[in-house]
Order: sequence, then structure tokens, then C-alpha cells
Amino acid sequence: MSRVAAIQMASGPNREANLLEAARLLEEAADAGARLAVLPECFDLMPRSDAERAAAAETDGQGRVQDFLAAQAQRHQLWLVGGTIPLRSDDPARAYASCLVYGPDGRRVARYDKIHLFDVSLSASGEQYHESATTMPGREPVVVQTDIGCVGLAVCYDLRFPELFRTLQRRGAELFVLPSAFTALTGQAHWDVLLRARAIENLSYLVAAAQGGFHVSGRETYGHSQVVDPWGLVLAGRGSGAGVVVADVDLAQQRRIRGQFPTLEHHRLELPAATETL
Ligand SMILES: O=C(O)CNC(=O)[C@H](CS)NC(=O)CCC(=O)C(=O)O
Repeated sequence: MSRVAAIQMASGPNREANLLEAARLLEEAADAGARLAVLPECFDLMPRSDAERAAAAETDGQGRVQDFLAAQAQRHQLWLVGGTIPLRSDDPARAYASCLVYGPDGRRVARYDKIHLFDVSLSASGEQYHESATTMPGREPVVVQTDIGCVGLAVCYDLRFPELFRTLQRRGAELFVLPSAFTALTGQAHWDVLLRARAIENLSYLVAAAQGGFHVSGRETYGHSQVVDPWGLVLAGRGSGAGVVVADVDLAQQRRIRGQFPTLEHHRLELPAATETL
């Protein structure tokens, strides 16, 4: 059994303040016995403007936020999933939304760039998102072996694309992590059911760490960070506001479920090939 933590935040436009808050919550997670902690999407910065985000992008392998993540992982001896941070691409106007994973020794063990980008208008609230204007999409699904289990990485809007999760599962994932910043509107309608569906259909744990609250930018995010087990049971969760959600991952129990209820062995169709979208 290993304890895992989903960290919920309501990040603002001041990066140092966000890092202080993340450090406080990671300490709380470590004190609660967590060995893997997941930070939300954009934990380091929910900016007022696209220009602010572009200016904050770091070079792969160096920068304030990457140093922070490495130091926190080592300090608390944690597997740390660093939500997403903006990493520079060749296009100065677009950064990758990168989910970086660090081991308990502080070394980086994986990088996943968010593949599906949120280009959506919500008529009910008038909100408009055009993430691809400022974000470069990733191309490759990523799994990473940890001593908690094999972890499949996905971010926020990726939740709506079951073929990504199935690909991760086929590559060995036992546990999905999902740093997120769902809107209040779509979260209320879809978040809980999609999380449970992805966990159930892949008989996998899912650790969803969300932004949850009102942001200085004027946005409201849904929150409801939670840990779901392979049977679809919500082991722990919270509503809105900053905090830590902890639960225990039991891979022996997962193996029993996968053995007794072998849906993963009953698939008949090949996965659709990835389409070239760039
Ligand atoms: O841009 C930022 O500041 C942080 N990133 C986000 O908020 C991202 C891209 S706009 N949000 C989502 O993917 C929401 C998905 C969602 O809400 C849904 O699928 O319903």
C-alpha cells in the first residue's frame, strides 16, 4: 500500500506566492504520509494574460520552477508530479504545457506535454478558451515507472479522450495522474463521471489534482480533486479551495480486480492510429 496525495490550489498571477502555497501543501501531504504527490495544472501561475504566461516559460532543464520541483521532491522524499508548467518551444508565442515528474532523489524522471488543447466556447457562461493560440501540443503518451506503480500521465482536457488512457493502460499504467484546471461550468456537468469512467474502463487508480476556486484573472475553476480506485470508488476528495486529498493505492487489490473481472483482456479492436494534427 502506498499513500498518494492530490494537491488542490487556486493559483494566482504571483508565481512566488503560488510556489509558497505549493510548498505548504506538499509539506502537509508529506506529513500525512504521502509518497507520491500531484500538483494541479498551472500550479505555478494562473496569469492575467497570455503575454504573462509566455514570459514565464522556462527552458527545458533549467529555471526557478524546475529547481523548486526538484528540491521539494528531494526534501520530502516524494515522487512529485509537477502539474504543468510552461516550457519553451521553437515558437516564441507558444509554450508546451509540460507535466514534469521527479523522483524522491530530486531527479527528473519524465516529461509529458499536454496533447489535447482546450479550444472551446461555452455559450452558457460566455467563456472562450483558445489554448492552442498559446500552447504547443505534445505528441507522445508517457508512462513512468515508480515504486508506487506504473504511472500514466494526462492533463485536464485530455480526460475527454479515452483512447489516450487506453494507450497508457496498454503501456503498463496502473495509476493515472491528471493535473487539471477544469472550468466550473464543465466540471459540474462532466468532471466526476469522466474521472470514474476512465478509472473503471481501465481498472486503474486515478489521482486528479485540480485548480479549485476563484482566480485573480476572473476565472472560476471546479476543484473536486479526488482519488478514484480501479472499481470506480472515490476514496477521498474535496470541494473547492486549497487543500490536500490523500488515499492509499493498493496494487494487490487492483491485481485481484483485474484478475477476477478481466475486461482488459476482452478487447477485440485495435486502437485507432493517432491522427497528425500539427
Ligand atoms: O490556461 C490556463 O490558465 C490553465 N489551463 C487551463 O485552464 C486549461 C486550458 S485553457 N483548461 C482546460 O484544459 C479545461 C478543460 C475543461 O474545463 C473541460 O474539458 O471541460
